[in-house]
Amino acid sequence: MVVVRRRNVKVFTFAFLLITVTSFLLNYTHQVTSTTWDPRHLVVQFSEHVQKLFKYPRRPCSCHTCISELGRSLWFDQRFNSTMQPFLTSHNALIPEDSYRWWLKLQGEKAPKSLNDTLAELFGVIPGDGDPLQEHGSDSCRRCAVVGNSGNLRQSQYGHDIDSHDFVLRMNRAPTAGYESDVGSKTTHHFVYPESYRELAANVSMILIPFKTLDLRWVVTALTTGTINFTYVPVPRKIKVKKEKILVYNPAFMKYIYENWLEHHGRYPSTGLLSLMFALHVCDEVNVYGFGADSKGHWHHYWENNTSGGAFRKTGVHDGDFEFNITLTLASIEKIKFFKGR
Ligand SMILES: CC(=O)N[C@H]1[C@H]([C@H](O)[C@H](O)CO)O[C@](OP(=O)(O)OC[C@H]2O[C@@H](n3ccc(N)nc3=O)[C@H](O)[C@@H]2O)(C(=O)O)C[C@@H]1O
Ligand SMILES: CC(=O)N[C@@H]1[C@@H](O[C@@H]2O[C@H](CO)[C@H](O)[C@H](O)[C@H]2O)[C@@H](O)[C@@H](CO)O[C@H]1O
Repeated sequence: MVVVRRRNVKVFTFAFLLITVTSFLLNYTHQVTSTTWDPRHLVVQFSEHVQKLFKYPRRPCSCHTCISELGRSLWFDQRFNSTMQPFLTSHNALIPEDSYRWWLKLQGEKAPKSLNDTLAELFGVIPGDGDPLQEHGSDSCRRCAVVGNSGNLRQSQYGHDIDSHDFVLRMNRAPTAGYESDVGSKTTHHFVYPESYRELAANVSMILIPFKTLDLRWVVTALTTGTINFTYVPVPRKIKVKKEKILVYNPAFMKYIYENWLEHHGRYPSTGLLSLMFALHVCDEVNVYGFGADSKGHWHHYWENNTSGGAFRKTGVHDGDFEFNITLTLASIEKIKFFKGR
């Protein structure tokens, strides 16, 4: 018995040394052009190589810097939680009880239908597979543009720049037609809720942000019976988007943003902050356009004169100033680039 065990230890040690030395030599010959076979030099290189492996684990992406790399800013590291899942899928459709209770209060639903039944119905209609956007490869660099709806995009001429990204995220009623030179024409993902829905081009993924159970039920009826046409305002009975293109924002991820990033400011995060945080978690590089209030602190739009742009300040639903500071801080620590417009 003891002999067999000793032999196993020897075989294991030999195999370990063989693999380590071979991998080192392979790596070494890739790195240097003129090889010196001085054994002392090799030993030094070998020990440096092992130290590096422990000090700097494999980089998560191939960009110059990757957002999810920690160790650059304590402020960021204390808030960013890479384990949080931005999408609700048929595989993770169990929302933790505390997140569910928090979420139920957002729009004070009086008698919500069972969430489990609603989700079962929803994922019976849409696939609920998640998004290939999330499949991170350490050999790729995902460049994302998050485009908010600010009037500061007017005459910005950012269109070409925005379209150069791999992923372009837009939100609510934002149009591109007629505004291409300022906002671009490419959209890969569009964030909406029933009250802000607009028809999307066939290749665009719709990300539903549910603020209440009724929003999840609305997706089902809007693709089938068309029975829901009112929430707190009129909403479209039917939508044309293909069910395969519909993704669902995770309420637990919303709560994470509210607690870790917003530090409980406002009643819940705005669509702009939800989109920006989503991008921080699924992209390697994030460039931000169309964020910034007008001189009165109102959220003016680039395509219309929206007179209710200051309503969020009166109701306190969002803390626009605190949100804007988060964006500016992210830019100051070089986690994102912020394009201020005009
Ligand atoms: C009257 C009202 O309720 N307005 C809200 C509207 C409205 O419901 C939709 O536009 C309908 O399509 O939606 C919101 O926001 P809204 O659709 O205006 O803008 C989306 C996000 O862009 C950023 N923004 C916008 C304008 C501006 N001048 N500066 C900005 O920084 C913000 O991050 C903002 O979140 C929303 O969903 O968040 C929040 C707004 O408060
Ligand atoms: C201006 C305001 O406070 N309106 C609220 C409305 O808020 C809006 O909700 C949207 C999602 O449905 C989205 O979050 C947008 O950014 C908010 O302005 C709702 O909370 C609504 C619920 O009944 O109450 C309105 O007064």
